[in-house]
Amino acid sequence: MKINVDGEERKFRSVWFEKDEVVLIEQRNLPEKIEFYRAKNSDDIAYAIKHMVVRGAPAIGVTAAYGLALAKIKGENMEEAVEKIRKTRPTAYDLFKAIDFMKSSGFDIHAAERYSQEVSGRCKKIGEYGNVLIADGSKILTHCNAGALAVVDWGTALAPMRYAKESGKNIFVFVDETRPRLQGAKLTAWELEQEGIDHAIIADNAAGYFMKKGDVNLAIVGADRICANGDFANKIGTYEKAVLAKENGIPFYVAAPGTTFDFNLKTGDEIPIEERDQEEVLVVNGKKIGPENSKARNPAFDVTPNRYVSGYITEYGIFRPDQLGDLKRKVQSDLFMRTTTPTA
Ligand SMILES: CSC[C@H]1O[C@H](OP(=O)(O)O)[C@H](O)[C@@H]1O
Repeated sequence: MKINVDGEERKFRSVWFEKDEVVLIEQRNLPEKIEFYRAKNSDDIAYAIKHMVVRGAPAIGVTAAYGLALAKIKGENMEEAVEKIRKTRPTAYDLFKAIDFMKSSGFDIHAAERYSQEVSGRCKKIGEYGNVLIADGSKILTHCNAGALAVVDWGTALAPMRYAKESGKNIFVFVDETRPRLQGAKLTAWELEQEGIDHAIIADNAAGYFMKKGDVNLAIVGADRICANGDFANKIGTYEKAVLAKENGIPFYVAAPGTTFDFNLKTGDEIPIEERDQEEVLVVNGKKIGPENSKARNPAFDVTPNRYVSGYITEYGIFRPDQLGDLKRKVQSDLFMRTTTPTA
């Protein structure tokens, strides 16, 4: 995938370091406009993560890594910069993994570049491994955006689909619109269109209809935090899609790099779930829906128990829930992963 940056065509990246700025694709304006947010300090970085200029667990981690390197270059108080970024969003584990990787690397820009390259390369492996799950003619359901915009270039859930397309398979993707922020309709659909991958945006409430009809034969989603037992947090609405997939005998896979696994947590009950501003639910395209005095609740994620998961597609291979002990051993013997064990 390519993007045009200031008139120059470049290989797609959701975030990069340029001169003394961290450059982010302004994801809130997609698909209408491809614009760029140029962060000049840790305040700009914290704003971008909190307000979802950049979103998606691994992309948040890479942004935090570059943001801390930028803060160091700008001579900021690093304790303050770390705390500012740490408290932006509580659920995605990659954020805390990246912060601790940068702390252990002295906030050096080369460490941030390495972190970004590692995440990108690992997600390419996810594509390679996940491709075996996809047949010619597969009809795949996905939720939210776990694509290049949510990582750096390959994506997680979308990586196997990219690999399948590149290996000549004809696939079709059902894209849950993913209320309230519509990451599916706006971001996943945009990525699939750029790649010429056939797809249809569906209302979140229509996924069960298509699964029951037999129109879906595989589901692949991303994750924000996966626990030691395989329970995982992902965008709100994932849980009900997983239950419906099991009900209809559809294989349901979670794609994520090792940086998303939090082996400190035994079960999903321990995952902190971000609740966002009610306006995200109440206002659509700038217009308030519902009665003037109605309130809204807006949990950004839900937790899916491991019993609904067929397998986890990672850079180490595909693991069933009962094989996560093997995965844990691989992650913990991986030098890049052993840098530190984040504390959040
Ligand atoms: C590849 S991680 C993508 C993951 O992050 C999204 O959440 P948000 O858009 O709020 O950052 C969603 O849960 C995706 O599955």
